[in-house]
Amino acid sequence: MKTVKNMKKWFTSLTLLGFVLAVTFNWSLLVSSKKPSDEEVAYVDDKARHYSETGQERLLSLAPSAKVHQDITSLDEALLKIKNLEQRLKDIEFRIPKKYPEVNFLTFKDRKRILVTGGAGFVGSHLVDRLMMEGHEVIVVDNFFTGRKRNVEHWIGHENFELIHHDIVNPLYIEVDQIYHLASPASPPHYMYNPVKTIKTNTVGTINMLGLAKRVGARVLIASTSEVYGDPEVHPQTESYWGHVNPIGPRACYDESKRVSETLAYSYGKQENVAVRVARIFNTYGPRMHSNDGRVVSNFILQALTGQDITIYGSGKQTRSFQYVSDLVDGLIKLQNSNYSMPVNLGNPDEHTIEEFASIIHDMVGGKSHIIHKDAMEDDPQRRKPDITRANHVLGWQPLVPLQQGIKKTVEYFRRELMRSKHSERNLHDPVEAGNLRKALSNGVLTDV
Ligand SMILES: O=C(O)[C@H]1O[C@H](OP(=O)(O)OP(=O)(O)OC[C@H]2O[C@@H](n3ccc(=O)[nH]c3=O)[C@H](O)[C@@H]2O)[C@H](O)[C@@H](O)[C@@H]1O
Repeated sequence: MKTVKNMKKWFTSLTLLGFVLAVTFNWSLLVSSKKPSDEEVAYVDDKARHYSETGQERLLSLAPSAKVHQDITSLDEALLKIKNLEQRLKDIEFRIPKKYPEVNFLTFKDRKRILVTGGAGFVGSHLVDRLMMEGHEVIVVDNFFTGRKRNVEHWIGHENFELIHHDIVNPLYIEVDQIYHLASPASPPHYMYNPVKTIKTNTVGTINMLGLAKRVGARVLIASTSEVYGDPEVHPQTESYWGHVNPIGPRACYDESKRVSETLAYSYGKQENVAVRVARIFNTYGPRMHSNDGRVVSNFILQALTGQDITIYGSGKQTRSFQYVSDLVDGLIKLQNSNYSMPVNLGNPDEHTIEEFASIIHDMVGGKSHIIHKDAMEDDPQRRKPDITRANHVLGWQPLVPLQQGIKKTVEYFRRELMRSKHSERNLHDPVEAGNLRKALSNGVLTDV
């Protein structure tokens, strides 16, 4: 009985609702077909223009639909409502948790706390990506002289990540298991811009990092450079070569301070039992190089992309061997986790003259740039090519990315950089590369990512 009564009630309610809907629908049809007066149209257009002029262009597009309003003050109300809704949307967006690339999960036993000095820089940020994806806790320390927050911003807020704005010329007291000491300007115009600071970073900064490693029992990898060989008289350069460096030349602030950095590492190793690794890094390129970097790869690509002259310093007969950044990162991680403590060259032995390199970039980018010659740089090394027998033997490492492939990715990066007009168009972590990395990790090998 009760059920029948309920059904009746429902039936009556539904009939009423249908009636109300029908009336509303017809009424709205009537209203929408009513042509607004010229005055109303003028008023609404005027309002919309006003809001547009005050920076709310979207409102101008509201004008045609707003013409149907009977009550002209309701436009103001609608605009207010839209504004409030927009604010609410912003609030909600703010509360949505940030999305991060999916990182590997490591148990407490395997997860390491890793400090990367210069981790917001070009090489550092790629290393940070790899270590984060592997599932480690990563602490980046950077003074942002050449590093940029945007290089690591896709990790900010992640539970495994910490960014510290700090200059390692001052001591740092934290707890870590491993240190990658990469902090230093590496491009000749950058390190020559402030030679004293460059020397302090590579000497006092290195002492601070080795002191930290000693205090907490961490292993430390020092990023040294092919520049310790100076303008080499041995070709290709093996790790046993002592180098040919001008101690008072314009490059000395970098070359000599990196040599001291190596000396410090082995002194701390011998005297204080600090576990040290030394990577001698050869010319490296790839996405996230600074547009003002001033080194040959970014200069040539940017010049070609913007139709400016491609500037060869000197004859162009000097040589360099370029490695893609993912190969370097692979080598750094392998070296850090190896049992080998003597210096190891990390570079791609594929050697080119700078003249050849200019043509490669010119052909790949196209455009109207001319290749021109400018004065040679003082003390510019004339030949450089790594002998990587040691890296191959002790780490099983060799570069995998061919020049054409790496340059193509770098050109694409700089092309995007040139088109960037807003802060929001950032060089976020590449999801395709993240996918490749995950695949490589699950196969137990690190390949080109
Ligand atoms: O890229 C790197 O990894 C290395 O770069 C520099 O060494 P350098 O080889 O002199 O770097 P570049 O400034 O890229 O110069 C390479 C060659 O290209 C020439 N160059 C550079 C820029 C340019 O616009 N035009 C040009 O012909 C230079 O004179 C030089 O012969 C740093 O000093 C190294 O520490 C660092 O490891």
